[in-house]
Amino acid sequence: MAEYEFLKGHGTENDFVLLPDLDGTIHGDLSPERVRALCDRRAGIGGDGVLRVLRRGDGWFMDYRNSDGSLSEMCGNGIRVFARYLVDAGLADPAQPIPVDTRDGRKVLTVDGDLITADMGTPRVLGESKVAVPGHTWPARHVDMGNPHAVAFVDSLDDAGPLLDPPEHDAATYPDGVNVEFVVRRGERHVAMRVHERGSGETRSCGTGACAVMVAAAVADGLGPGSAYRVDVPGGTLTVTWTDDDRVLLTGPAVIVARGTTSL
Ligand SMILES: N[C@H](CCC[C@H](N)C(=O)O)C(=O)O
Repeated sequence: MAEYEFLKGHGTENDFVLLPDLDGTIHGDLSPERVRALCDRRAGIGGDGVLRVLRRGDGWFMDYRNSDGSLSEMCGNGIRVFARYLVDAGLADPAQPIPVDTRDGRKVLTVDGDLITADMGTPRVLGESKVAVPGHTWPARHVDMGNPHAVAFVDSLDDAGPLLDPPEHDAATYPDGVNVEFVVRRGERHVAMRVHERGSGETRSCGTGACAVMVAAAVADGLGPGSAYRVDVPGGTLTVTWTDDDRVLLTGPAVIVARGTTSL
């Protein structure tokens, strides 16, 4: 296997292997096996997922894969790292909005120094089901951010336990699996969360999950569009804004920590 370029980056410690493949001739079908090998934290580079950078028309396509090799529609932390790469590589002007196509349609990124804001589009606030870990069951609000989320409000984040396995959830509600967030209140319009991600396990942060958490908290608080929350994650802090015209903006850091070559 030939050597090829990779970069390593993270957004609030949700970390990714980024693969420039602008004309799509390097990585072919990018098999689940290769994604797992790249994300392996011992035998590989290590990451919660892979961000493959493809040109699409006059713009870009973010080909996101979870660390188990599965596909997802969107990745809120990953798309900020994706935009940081484009700017650092001179492929995008940080003074202009950066459109990026995803499996959940086009998102627009804006860069403000160390912080990048992703317009995540309109949230879908759906029904309630239940999630469970050994010894605990909670009601969970179903919020769709292009990918599925189950948001459970808990007394303590420790109640979620070690989160070594996917929390039990309603397969009929989530036929393709689900990202499960556990949330505690920290103050007015300020929450903290843990997450067990579909396809990656517990991560230090989840951007789409932070958006789902904010929307669920705002609804529970009798708020809605026109509000903003601080969302603390184990890997840092994100700001989520629900705009008056019913879009969710996710603001946070995005850091490239390394670049190199690999033959994985
Ligand atoms: N595991 C998620 C995709 C990555 C989401 C997360 N890393 C984010 O920042 O949004 C899923 O299968 O829907």
